[in-house]
Amino acid sequence: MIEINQLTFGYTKRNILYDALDLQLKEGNIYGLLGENGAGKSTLLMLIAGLKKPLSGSINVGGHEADHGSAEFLREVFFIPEEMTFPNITVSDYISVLSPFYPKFNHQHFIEMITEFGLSEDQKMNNMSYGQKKKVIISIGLASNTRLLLMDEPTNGLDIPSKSQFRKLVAKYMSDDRVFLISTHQVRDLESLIDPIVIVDNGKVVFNETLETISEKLLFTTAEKVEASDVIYVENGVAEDKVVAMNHSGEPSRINLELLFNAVLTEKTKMNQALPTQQIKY
Ligand SMILES: Nc1ncnc2c1ncn2[C@@H]1O[C@H](COP(=O)(O)OP(=O)(O)OP(=O)(O)O)[C@@H](O)[C@H]1O
Repeated sequence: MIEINQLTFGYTKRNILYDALDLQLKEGNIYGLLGENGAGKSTLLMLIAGLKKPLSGSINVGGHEADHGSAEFLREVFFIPEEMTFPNITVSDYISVLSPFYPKFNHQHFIEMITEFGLSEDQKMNNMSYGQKKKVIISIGLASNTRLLLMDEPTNGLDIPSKSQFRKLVAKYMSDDRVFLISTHQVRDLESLIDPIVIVDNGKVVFNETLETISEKLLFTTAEKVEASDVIYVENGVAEDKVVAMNHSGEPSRINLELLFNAVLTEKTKMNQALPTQQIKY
């Protein structure tokens, strides 16, 4: 549904951030977009949202090119940025202005969500805290029913109970015809929600795999529980050494996303061997 082909982009032509990047995202999935600081996660979300123009290559969302800005494209894409500015009006007035752009916007779902987050439509947007504004924009994004919902670090600024409400609402409003792409450093906030996992590094997608495959092919355990020859990546801990190892049994293993992320970026060749279906491109 989202096809990125040979995408090349840099903020300047001399400093290329993405070089011939390919990525496909399919409906019914909540993709987790991971990468180190400066890897280009926010930029990729902005490119897919049509807010930046590629130097070359294409980004196609449901048959519409992202950088053409057609009405058909815009009504199917909602982008929740990390930083937001709002007019000094009530939530209700803001919805009146915004919702006509999203024909499938569900007002009842929106009210349910902000109520769950402890907010009301009568509150002025500018009198809200950062976390409260975030809750409003997340609720708008989910209620918009766009086929593509892009979220940049959505759990930043949310308190602990709100993070679990966020997970619950995202799972509730995901559907077979929607794609959610969520960039995050807070992998623990999104554990058991994001699947597949996409990792960007050095201008490429270096990992794009489902949790099912990861847990079948890899073991996330401690050093003493596996043969040394099966170890792919070791992280020295205070009490014990955590490892990513080959999973020969095929029995699903509980995934540690932080360990996976570090293993992908540190042990490229071994990770490639362990996940042969995975095309890690360098
Ligand atoms: N407006 C801009 N002009 C020039 N360079 C930029 C601009 N915005 C971002 N960059 C650069 O592009 C690169 C990617 O930035 P981006 O914000 O997309 O990364 P990120 O993966 O989202 O980072 P973080 O995890 O720190 O939020 C960085 O090297 C950054 O310095």
